[in-house]
Amino acid sequence: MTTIRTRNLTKHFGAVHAVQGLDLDVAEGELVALLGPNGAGKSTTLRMLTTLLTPTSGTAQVAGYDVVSDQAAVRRSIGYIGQGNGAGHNQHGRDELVTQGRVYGLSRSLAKTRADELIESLDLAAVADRRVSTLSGGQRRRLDIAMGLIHAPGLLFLDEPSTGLDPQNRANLQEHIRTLRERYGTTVVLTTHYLDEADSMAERVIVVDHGRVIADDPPARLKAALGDRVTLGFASASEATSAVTLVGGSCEGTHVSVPGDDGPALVPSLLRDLDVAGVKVLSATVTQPTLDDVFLSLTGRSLREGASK
Ligand SMILES: Nc1ncnc2c1ncn2[C@@H]1O[C@H](COP(=O)(O)OP(=O)(O)OP(=O)(O)O)[C@@H](O)[C@H]1O
Repeated sequence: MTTIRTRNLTKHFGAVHAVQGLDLDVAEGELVALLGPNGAGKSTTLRMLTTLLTPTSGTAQVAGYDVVSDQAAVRRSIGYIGQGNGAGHNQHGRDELVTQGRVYGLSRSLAKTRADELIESLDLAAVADRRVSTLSGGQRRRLDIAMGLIHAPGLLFLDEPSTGLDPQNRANLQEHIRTLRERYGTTVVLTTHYLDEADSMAERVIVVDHGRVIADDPPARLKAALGDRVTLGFASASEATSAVTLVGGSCEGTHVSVPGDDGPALVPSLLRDLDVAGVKVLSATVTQPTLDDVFLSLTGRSLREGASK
């Protein structure tokens, strides 16, 4: 069943066309990653879906409710972890979590149980009894995440959840999200700059650039569309040139690059053909495409370059 549906969803800030005609369908239980460089429109999309921003035009339904005419119902149905800090300053971390659970209508005992689970899984034990104002940036980030998860929402929006976390805490967070999905079948929409995170967690990656969707597919399919590349090394440029006439591909100095659907399976046949022709291969490496290569092939720029603009 579709739990998020947008049609021609658009947001302009004056002359800035932040989101341009987004059509998005997310099924219940899916984990979808929005990937794109800074300024692509990811946060704006999330902020419209969570009712924090009103669309300029177009429609969006979340959990069956319209994000403009049914804001309260949308908010009750979702959890949202934005980029800023949500926790107050003077409360202790654990109290803040329990209070947040109570705001969402949990009983005190359930709020406490959930708070304890989150403190454990997000490695907050050492800081749960400290005042929020004394926590480090990464600790506050984890507390914010715990606050967004306390009511175990069926639909969870995470805006760059991993930014500011160290690798261990990124792994903890990913594990927690996996558990949530297994236990509650939670639908998750997240934005990320981490290609590996989108690759390993998301069933579907939606690549956004300049407010438009430029690709929408499972990560494996996006990468498979590009194919692999086998790079062969030779002792001289002339040997590399002869290799190209035998096996195809393109030559750069002493190296030849040959595209193929299945790089590892291609290597033995390339080596055999070149051996038969008496051309000695010094090295062979297989490169499989990353999501950054997908972005590069779609836009002519790297996500990293886009991020620095
Ligand atoms: N409140 C606002 N007023 C004016 N312009 C805005 C506002 N919010 C966002 N923008 C602009 O809209 C565009 C999209 O921004 P958005 O934050 O959605 O991008 P993003 O993909 O989430 O980027 P990032 O990866 O940096 O979070 C940018 O050009 C941004 O400067």
